[in-house]
Amino acid sequence: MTINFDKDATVPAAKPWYRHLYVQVLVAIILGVIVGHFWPATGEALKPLGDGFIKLIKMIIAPVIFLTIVTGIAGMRDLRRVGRVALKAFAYFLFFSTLALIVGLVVANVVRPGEGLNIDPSTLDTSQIGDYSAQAHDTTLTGFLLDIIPDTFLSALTAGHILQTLLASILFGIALALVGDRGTKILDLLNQLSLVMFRLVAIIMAIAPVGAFGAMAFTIGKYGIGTLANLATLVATFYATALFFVLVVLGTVAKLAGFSIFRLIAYLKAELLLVLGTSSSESALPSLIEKLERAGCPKSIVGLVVPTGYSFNLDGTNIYMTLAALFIAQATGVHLSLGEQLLLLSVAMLSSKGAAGVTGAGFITLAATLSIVPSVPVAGMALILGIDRFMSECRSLTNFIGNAVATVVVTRWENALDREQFDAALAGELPSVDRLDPAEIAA
Ligand SMILES: O=C(O)C[C@H](O)C(=O)O
Repeated sequence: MTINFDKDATVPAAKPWYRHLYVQVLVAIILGVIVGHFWPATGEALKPLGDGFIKLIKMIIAPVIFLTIVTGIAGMRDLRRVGRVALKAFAYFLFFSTLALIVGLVVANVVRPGEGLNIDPSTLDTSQIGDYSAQAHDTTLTGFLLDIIPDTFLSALTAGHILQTLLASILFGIALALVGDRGTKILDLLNQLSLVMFRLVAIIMAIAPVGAFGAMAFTIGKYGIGTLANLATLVATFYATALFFVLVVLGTVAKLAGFSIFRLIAYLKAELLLVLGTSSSESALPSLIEKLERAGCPKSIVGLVVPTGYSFNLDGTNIYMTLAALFIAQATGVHLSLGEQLLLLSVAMLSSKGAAGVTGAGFITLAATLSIVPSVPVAGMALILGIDRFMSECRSLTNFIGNAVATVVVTRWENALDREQFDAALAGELPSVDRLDPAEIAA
């Protein structure tokens, strides 16, 4: 069964401006900043609103990934194509995530945001860094690979580990495809379940403004805009580099693939605002899957590329890792030779894979990297802990855009993009999946 978008259907009547999700999320973020700034204690107390929303999203991530991948692969039935898409996606991820690490490294060497701070690491309060280092996952290749295999098939759907969910879903999808016609009933059932799940995504997204409001009020209430001033050069350098990466690097890739990054960003504006509010790219993962499908990318490709990209293609996290590591080295007066910088880069290439799209994940990954690279003092991370939430906003936004671009590019590379549907969706002319009448869903 495929979802049949009727391209000739009349465009739904325009909604009043205040009913657009992006307007609601934007207003919520502004209100959150105001509350957090003027009433910090209230702002901090609103944390459960953001946390609750993220929990709701996390609740549906595994079923959304499972259903998208299984129906995508089993519906396609061409297993060679699954392998080809995976290869293309990994080639893309490897190239662009390494490029992001290199961009961070080069910018840190040119701008030198930590120079002149002359900080003695032994004077820093490192009491909280231990918590983060302890959370850092196993960074050996074998440990990483073994970690992708779930304990049980069911735990792959309940443990909240995206790569485990992905592995179980791909295997199940392949098995269902191999069963052929005898599996049609199960495939139909999973397709129906998919519709229910995306309706659930729409229901949860309706309260996204509440989550964004609570998370923003907490961020500003707890950390205060003032904390940014102390490390203004680092923060500004990171934001400018990420902007350069998105507009110039990804913008060029998008252009080569035949689409405009600005139009894609405009299409995903509600999700981007939500990511900004919650500083978690995962908060918009289910919605990204739905929107890319609606924009003419086949489920089989969206289902494979988006969740894998959330672990292997974190452009924002990668730029941050090399930039922040060099900042710490510069601030603490450690000179890193080219060889040491290359060692840092190669460790980061591995440790950044498997980072998560939740707030603070990039900080933990940096802790893991620095604990392996002996030349940069891990204690220096205490310097940037206070501003991490603001760095996290930029990491998550860049990660999110990076994965949206990756999916459309891989789809184009496969010659699988429904161009008419893509243009219509980006122009706001297609009804959303959940608003389709059942009669429009073709068996
Ligand atoms: O959400 C993400 O993609 C990254 C995260 O916000 C982080 O803090 O590293």
